[in-house]
Amino acid sequence: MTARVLSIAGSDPSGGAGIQADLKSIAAVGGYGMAAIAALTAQNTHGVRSVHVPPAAFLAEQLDAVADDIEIDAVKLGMLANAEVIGVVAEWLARVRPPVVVLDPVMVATSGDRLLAPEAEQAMRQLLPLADLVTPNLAELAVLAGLGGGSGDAAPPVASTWAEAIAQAETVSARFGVRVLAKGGHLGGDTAPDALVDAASATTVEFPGERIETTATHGTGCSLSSAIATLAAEGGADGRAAAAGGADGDGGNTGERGDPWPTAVAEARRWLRESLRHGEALGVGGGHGPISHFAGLWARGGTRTAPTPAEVEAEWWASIRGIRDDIDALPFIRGLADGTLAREPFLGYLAQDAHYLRDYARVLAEASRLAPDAAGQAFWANSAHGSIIGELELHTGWLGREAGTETSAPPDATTTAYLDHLLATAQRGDHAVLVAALLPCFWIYTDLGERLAAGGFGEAALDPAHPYASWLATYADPGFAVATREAIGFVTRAAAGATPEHRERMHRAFVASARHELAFFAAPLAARAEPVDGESHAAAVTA
Ligand SMILES: Nc1ncnc2c1ncn2[C@@H]1O[C@H](COP(=O)(O)OP(=O)(O)OP(=O)(O)O)[C@@H](O)[C@H]1O
Ligand SMILES: Cc1ncc(COP(=O)(O)O)c(N)n1
Repeated sequence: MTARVLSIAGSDPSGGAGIQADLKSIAAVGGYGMAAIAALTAQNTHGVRSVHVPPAAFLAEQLDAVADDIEIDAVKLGMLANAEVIGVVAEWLARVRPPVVVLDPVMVATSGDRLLAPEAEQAMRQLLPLADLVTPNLAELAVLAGLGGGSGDAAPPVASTWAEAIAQAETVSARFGVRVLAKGGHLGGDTAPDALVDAASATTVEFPGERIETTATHGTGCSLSSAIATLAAEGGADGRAAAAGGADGDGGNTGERGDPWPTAVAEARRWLRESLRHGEALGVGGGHGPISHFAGLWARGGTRTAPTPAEVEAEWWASIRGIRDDIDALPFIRGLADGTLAREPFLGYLAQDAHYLRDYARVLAEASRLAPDAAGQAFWANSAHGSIIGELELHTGWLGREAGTETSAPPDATTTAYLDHLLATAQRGDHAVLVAALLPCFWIYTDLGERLAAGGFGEAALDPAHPYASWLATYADPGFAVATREAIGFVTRAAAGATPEHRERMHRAFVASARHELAFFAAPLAARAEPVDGESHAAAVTA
């Protein structure tokens, strides 16, 4: 499932924090990101210059526009700027009740600039019970711990030890019935631990971690909370189900699949830490730069596009255009089409074809053995069967009737080279590369057969009295065309799903086989022509 995640937060035009960081984070961990902008900042990696808060009523319109149309799997709350905005968001959440709500109670930026009006801190009390998880940094945690039942409660000092931070998180969790992720990013020292505290189930899950030496920490809190919201939704967290069946007293999210929250936090932290390590390499800004949200994806090939099977088909067919044109121009093909081809080279060709089909069948059987699924296994086995039948028919038909020296000739150098290519490819054991090597035999023959039968090489090929009419009919056989379409489908689907490197190896095997096809069609007359007039067809053979 792709989680549809809505961020309600502030804009950071430098792209490292706020809405911009949220959308990147949601996408980086596999979600579909949406964003309703609650406030705009003028900021960069050095700090916030000013803040503009559009009318809260307009935020309400944004939220309704999204909710009226789109099923929202998770909401992440970031910079909400003031009490009026918080009120609008609280009212909307209470009405819409998204399954997952993660609240990053943004109050003060890393740079020290205020992002929430001080008088709005009390308004956070409305939001906390509507959230499934709140992710304060140490300063924000102290503020939340000071939001008591009555007014005028003083906030405790900002925690200076990890034990104090966890104690404050327990207070907040118990008082507001919300999970708390206490973050140790601001503690100092060599470690950057986080802890997931849930008073309802009396559990605290610690996430230890070495501090990463980097200046690129702008927007870590925004990024982490968005990633957790996305992963929690994908992991099946559902605060709404918890509320509905809430009597179980564990917050409701410990279903059969286990509690998705620790899993989501652990995965989000792994992603965040990889992104933190690559932040400085982005070279963005002279202050605290952003993390590199897509570093892991880029490192693992995520920036490359994948072609569709249809695109692979068009590209591969075009890539052997020159080889196909050379085949069309061969005297053997021309003579076959107009019936002027002498019987001897034709029978010599068929004898080689019989040798070819016997081993081709063996290689097809190997493709069946290596196939990743039953459909492929059946198709290639069936093709192996068809290839053997084809060979046997040559012996009972053309070659049986015309027994002579040519028909009993051993495999020549061209046939041997083609088969060695196929047998070696089979031996390497890569199914996708192997079927790419097997494809030209299907594709080029079907294409030739259909064009011969349609008069593409002249009307003579359509004459029932054509000397090789029965042979021409074999290759124009509709059953063979169907098999060829299936083979193209198997190969191009495998190529579309392969890595670029793997696809390239498949393509090379495909082109190599196409060259062997050309040599195979050229060989009967090349061998014959030399002693007669000394003219060499070597160019065609090696083209
Ligand atoms: N240098 C670091 N090395 C490893 N992890 C870090 C580092 N700095 C922050 N983190 C992690 O980043 C996340 C955000 O933590 P932090 O305490 O900085 O929150 P924050 O102040 O809300 O973030 P922000 O920088 O967006 O304001 C936490 O998981 C924290 O452990
Ligand atoms: C719009 C917006 N939202 C949140 C933050 C907090 O992020 P940080 O503390 O890393 O500056 C920010 N700077 N800007």
